[in-house]
Amino acid sequence: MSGPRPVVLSGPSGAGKSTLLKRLMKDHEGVFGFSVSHTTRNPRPGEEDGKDYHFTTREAMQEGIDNGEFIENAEFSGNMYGTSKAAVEDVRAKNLICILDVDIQGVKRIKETDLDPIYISIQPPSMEILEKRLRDRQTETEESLQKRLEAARIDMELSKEPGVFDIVIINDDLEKAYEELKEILNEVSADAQKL
Ligand SMILES: Nc1ncnc2c1ncn2[C@@H]1O[C@H](COP(=O)(O)OP(=O)(O)OP(=O)(O)O)[C@@H](O)[C@H]1O
Ligand SMILES: Nc1nc2c(ncn2[C@@H]2O[C@H](COP(=O)(O)O)[C@@H](O)[C@H]2O)c(=O)[nH]1
Repeated sequence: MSGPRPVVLSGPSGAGKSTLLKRLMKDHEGVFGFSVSHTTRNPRPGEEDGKDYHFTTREAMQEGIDNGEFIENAEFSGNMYGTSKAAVEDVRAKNLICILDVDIQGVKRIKETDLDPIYISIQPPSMEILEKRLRDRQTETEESLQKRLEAARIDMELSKEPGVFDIVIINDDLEKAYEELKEILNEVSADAQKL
């Protein structure tokens, strides 16, 4: 694929990916573009179809997967998630640096493609803090919260493996984590301008 290298943001649910991403997109309008994933989960209050996600059904999403429309897809906490080829192409057509927010399964699948992104993991300072953030967010049932915490334990182990991520950011103090992310992405966007 041509154009600037995309950026994959991953990390446990509740680590702070969306918080950091939304701020980044707002502060750097016209530089980064979000790859809008598909999901079968229900929208949360305030989430917009086509902006936060393409909210869809299992049947429609499976049909798209079977038709080869997805770069990657995964089952997470009882729902399907996936990155369509169109989601990435839409961002690239606007000449923006494409940012993808995917779980660890998505990271592994993207590594099998020719997308060649920079892989950044956003990690919480501890499981206890992660659980508190997820509970305080009030978006999960007890069942989905437990599934997310189980997935987080796996994610936190895998993210320590050498070579999985280019950069790991611990999101303890939000300001510090944001500065760290900005610094890394400034390098990416400076490289992109040289292209
Ligand atoms: N550094 C931080 N300190 C305290 N709270 C934080 C911090 N970063 C994020 N939060 C809060 O933690 C919660 C989870 O953050 P966020 O929704 O951004 O996580 P996420 O990684 O995008 O999760 P998911 O993968 O489930 O979408 C939010 O309520 C957010 O406001
Ligand atoms: N493999 C993929 N994972 C994705 C995608 N879009 C989001 N995600 C990940 O799902 C979980 C849960 O997200 P939530 O919005 O329900 O809290 C989180 O870890 C995301 O990173 C995708 O297209 N592919």
